Amino acid sequence: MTLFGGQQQGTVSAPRLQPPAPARKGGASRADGPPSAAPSWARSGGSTLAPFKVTPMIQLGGRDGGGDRPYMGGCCPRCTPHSKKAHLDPQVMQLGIRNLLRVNTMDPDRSFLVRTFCFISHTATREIRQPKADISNQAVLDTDAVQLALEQSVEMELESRGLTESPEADQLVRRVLYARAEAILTGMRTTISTVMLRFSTWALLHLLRCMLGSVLVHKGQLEAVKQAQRASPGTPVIFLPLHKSHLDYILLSFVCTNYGIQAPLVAAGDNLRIPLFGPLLSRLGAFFVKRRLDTASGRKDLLYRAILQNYMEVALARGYNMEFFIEGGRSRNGRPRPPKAGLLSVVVHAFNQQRIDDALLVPVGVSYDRIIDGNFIGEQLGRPKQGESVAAAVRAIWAVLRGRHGSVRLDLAQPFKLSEFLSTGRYPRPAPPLLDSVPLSSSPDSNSSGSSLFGLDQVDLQQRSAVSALAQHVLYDAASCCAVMSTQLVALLLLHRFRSGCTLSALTNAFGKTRDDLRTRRVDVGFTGETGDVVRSAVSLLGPGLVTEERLQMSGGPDRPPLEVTFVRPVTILPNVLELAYYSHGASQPLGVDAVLAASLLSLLTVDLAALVDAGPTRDCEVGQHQLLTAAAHLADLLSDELLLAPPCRPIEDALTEPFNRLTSAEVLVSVQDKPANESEEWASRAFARFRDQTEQADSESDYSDGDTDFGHPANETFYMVQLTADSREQLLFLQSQVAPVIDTYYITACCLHRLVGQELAEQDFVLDVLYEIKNKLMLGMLAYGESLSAETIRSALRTFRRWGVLDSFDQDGLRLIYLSRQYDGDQPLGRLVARILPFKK
Ligand SMILES: CCCCCCCCCCCCCCCC(=O)SCCNC(=O)CCNC(=O)[C@H](O)C(C)(C)COP(=O)(O)OP(=O)(O)OC[C@H]1O[C@@H](n2cnc3c(N)ncnc32)[C@H](O)[C@@H]1OP(=O)(O)O
Repeated sequence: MTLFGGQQQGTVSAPRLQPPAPARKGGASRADGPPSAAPSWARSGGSTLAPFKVTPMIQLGGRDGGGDRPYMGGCCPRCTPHSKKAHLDPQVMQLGIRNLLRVNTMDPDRSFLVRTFCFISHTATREIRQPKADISNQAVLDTDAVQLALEQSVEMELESRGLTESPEADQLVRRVLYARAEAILTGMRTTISTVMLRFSTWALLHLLRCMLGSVLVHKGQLEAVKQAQRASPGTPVIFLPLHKSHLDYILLSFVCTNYGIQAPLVAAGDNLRIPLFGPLLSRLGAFFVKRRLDTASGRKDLLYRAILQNYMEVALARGYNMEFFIEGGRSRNGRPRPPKAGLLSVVVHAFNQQRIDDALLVPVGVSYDRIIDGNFIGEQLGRPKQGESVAAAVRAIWAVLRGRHGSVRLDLAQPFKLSEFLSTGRYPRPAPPLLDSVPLSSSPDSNSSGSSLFGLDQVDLQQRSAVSALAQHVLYDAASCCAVMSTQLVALLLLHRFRSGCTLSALTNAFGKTRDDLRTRRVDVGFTGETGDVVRSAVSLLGPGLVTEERLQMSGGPDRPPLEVTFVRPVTILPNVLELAYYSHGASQPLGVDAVLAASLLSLLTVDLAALVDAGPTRDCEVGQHQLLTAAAHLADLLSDELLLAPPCRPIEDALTEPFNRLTSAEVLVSVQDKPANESEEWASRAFARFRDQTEQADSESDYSDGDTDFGHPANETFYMVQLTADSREQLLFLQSQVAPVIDTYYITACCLHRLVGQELAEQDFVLDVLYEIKNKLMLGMLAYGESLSAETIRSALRTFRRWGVLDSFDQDGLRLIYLSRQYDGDQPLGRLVARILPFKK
């Protein structure tokens, strides 16, 4: 059995995607041969329309489309066991993957007209419905909460102008504020039209085929949503996708209209309300929200909050489905961003106030072979975000239509009931505080809304914590149900296994093994076909800016002609490496906990790994189970604002046991107890003595040590010897190097904190300082990974330090200012913080 790649104890090995290709004569791998035609999935989006029957989706065919692929996205067995049981029909799980762009017209029974106008006929027969009840301005303005907010705003306005005694002023302010309320609502509300949805479905069938190879969905996942809705008629469905591209919402609505699911109203940032596009998006279901609810001075906009909350509540009560992007913006580095819970809190509030009976929550993952709307390299390097404009939008659409973007896979996680999540409430680990939100531990703040956007009641910390946990859970569920795309896997392997390049056949081999490994973890992939073809296609999709290809002549041995091989190399110079890392992050998500454990294990080993290879179980290299798991839990806590490692209901210690067991069953860790009794006792006592010595030595060497990095042993510690083969060593390094760039960024950020001693700085200036420091260190060769240069990761580090109580912040004139908390405002305590990270920096 191979480390992580083969069959695990207690798990059934999933069948291979494809029967293995027949062995070729001559020894040269197919992967090194001349490029063949694109794989089947890449061709499938072509316009080969069969002449007859119109079927919206056809199975990809063979076992790839069938039930032997892992079914991803099952809801949480701890928080929503009932939803899990009720909505997971084994037959539905067997339904296969469909390409929505394939409209099959091969049915000879269809009329000539249907065959000729197959796309029109296809869209005309879709069931596209929206609730009959329109949402008028009056329905929202008349709600008690909006009336209350109006009254409050009038009072505040009069007070601020010192006109409380004047009835004329009162009338005037009232009229002005009422007009403002109407204007807010008119700008916010959707003008969704089923005619426009139908027309767009038709247009998209044409447009998407120009730019994408396929749009893949799991029919079982769509069926699960429909079944859940049938079981609870009238319950709104809330789609909560990860946000990677502007195509996300287009595709989700497109999937819904194609599959007879009511298309949702989508919360769109009001920066998208630009001429031409704004009204179009509104007709397609967008309702516009301010991206920052409150004014730059930090004053609460009560009227706006009340209108947004009540608009959404009225829409939900009238049976509209809804969609919002829980991250609040597109991912900058390919990893999920911290969740924003404002809109989610409205749904929870609507349920708690019995405006709706329940809601079905559906986390959604979207995976792209090639991201279509550009990369965020500029922002990663600290440049400000570009605003939206008509010209930029037209330019982007033009570029998109001309480009090749491979496939997209959309995964809808299993729907779960909000009522069940809130009543089971199994989230013992307090969720990490959300970006920009009130820390959970803070005392009730009179300036904070009670239980949702607009609430004048007492802050309910319990409820805020429930909403935060829900947001964190949804984010984790959506990230866990993302299929891994071929480009992501190739990027991961090139950056972390073959950083200095390899032959195409070596890459193909590793690709196949890692894909099989993912399948044993029940992670599906967004491609199918012969592995060599898939890898070649992925390399070409990534393009020469990210992966270079070279044909090399290699000696074929005595009396043999030279062999021609293709050598591929990742482009690791800046800024290209940031884009390659973006893709690799999509594939590294399922390996996150393993990577943390591998990095912790390597941090505890003091011998050279190369010396361990094939040396058999060696007594020079033992670790204690508790010691290793404690170190890994520390590292997981450090990185938990950047990496999604476990849902909020699952203690990290529990999540770490799976990768630990993988290490033991692959015999990388061999229990000392498995040795003959007398031998194992001797080993255990020697190992314990050695680690005690090491720890004492480390303590005496470090001025900073405050015990945080002493991953010591309990009395009943179980010891393991580390035993490596070339393969398992490679695998450990592969995993460790996935977190190494993040650890480097955290480390440098911690080192730069001394600049805050005795002063506050604008967060964005501090981030620029750290970027500058990292750039210098990279130029001097003191850091190994260009990917460490990431503004997003620096911000994650700052969030972690805020969570640990090292930093604090406040907003002033639209700027966030950061400063050191009292107990860390000095070089000594900051040194201790650095020492907490240092052991993991290899
Ligand atoms: C057929 C084919 C068709 C195809 C064609 C379809 C096209 C169809 C339409 C296109 C559509 C485009 C779509 C674009 C995609 C975007 O534009 S993405 C950007 C817009 N969307 C989002 O941001 C959604 C998620 N964001 C949120 O929920 C944010 O919270 C908000 C509401 C935007 C506000 O953000 P913020 O001002 O930064 O404030 P935040 O710290 O989040 O908190 C605000 C309040 O929320 C509440 N809150 C926050 N956390 C909590 C909590 N844990 N518990 C309770 N309350 C909480 C509190 O009241 C808080 O205020 P305080 O009491 O703290 O003062």
